[in-house]
Amino acid sequence: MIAINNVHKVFNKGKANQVNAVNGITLQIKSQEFLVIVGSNGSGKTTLLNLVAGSVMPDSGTIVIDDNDVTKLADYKRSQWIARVFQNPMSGTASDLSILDNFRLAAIRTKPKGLSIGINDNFKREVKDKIATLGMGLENKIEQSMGTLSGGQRQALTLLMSVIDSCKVLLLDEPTAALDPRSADVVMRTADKLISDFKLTAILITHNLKDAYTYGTRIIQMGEGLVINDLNRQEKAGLKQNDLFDWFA
Ligand SMILES: Nc1ncnc2c1ncn2[C@@H]1O[C@H](COP(=O)(O)OP(=O)(O)OP(=O)(O)O)[C@@H](O)[C@H]1O
Repeated sequence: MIAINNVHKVFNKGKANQVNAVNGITLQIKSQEFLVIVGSNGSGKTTLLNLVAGSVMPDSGTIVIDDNDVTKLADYKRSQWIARVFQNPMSGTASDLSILDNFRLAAIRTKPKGLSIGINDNFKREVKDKIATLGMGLENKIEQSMGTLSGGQRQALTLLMSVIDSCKVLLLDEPTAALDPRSADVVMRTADKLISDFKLTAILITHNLKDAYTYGTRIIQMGEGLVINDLNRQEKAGLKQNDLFDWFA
């Protein structure tokens, strides 16, 4: 469970360009909940995700993950619980390394320093089997460098790499914004399947009306650094796509 308790984040405090990006948000996200966040540009969505990830520190309030107060922990120390996928398909993987080497790096991400992993045939077979579940035929290309793949292929692999490392929380910040509609569809379906297969708690920021409607077990709308609407699974299921349109304004 993620508990965000009365969290504030102000940028440029005391200056003419001060922004109250997150304005005292209290939010509890249950284990295995898939929360979708929508809202207009500048409403504080990414700042809230950054606060959960630890790449931005709050001015006040606390953040607790599974009973661990992580408020003061740096992002790399939170990586035992949290994996993150960004908008840009290039940011989650190393272009010059092969698919297999990227999976090796992912496998040791949260392991003690000096541990060697992924150098035997077993590991290779496991990676191939996991990649095959994506249904993209990439299991036959594991020696190919990541940089030669399409954005959609990279995002799908990034998702897979994020979740195989026993993380509990998956943060998705507009993961399909840079993709064509077909690739975006594949990546969102992959994310949804992995979230359910790996029993993850997930948070998705999206500007895509259809994705906000289709995915997730709860949806919130943010405005001016606050949560201004919050629908649970039943309420979300009762929505029509058109009802959500105004939530993006
Ligand atoms: N590092 C920063 N320094 C100064 N201001 C910032 C910083 N990060 C965010 N902001 C400001 O905080 C406010 C909230 O930004 P944030 O990126 O969280 O919004 P958002 O809802 O994710 O927007 P978008 O939908 O456009 O991505 C904006 O006014 C933004 O300009």
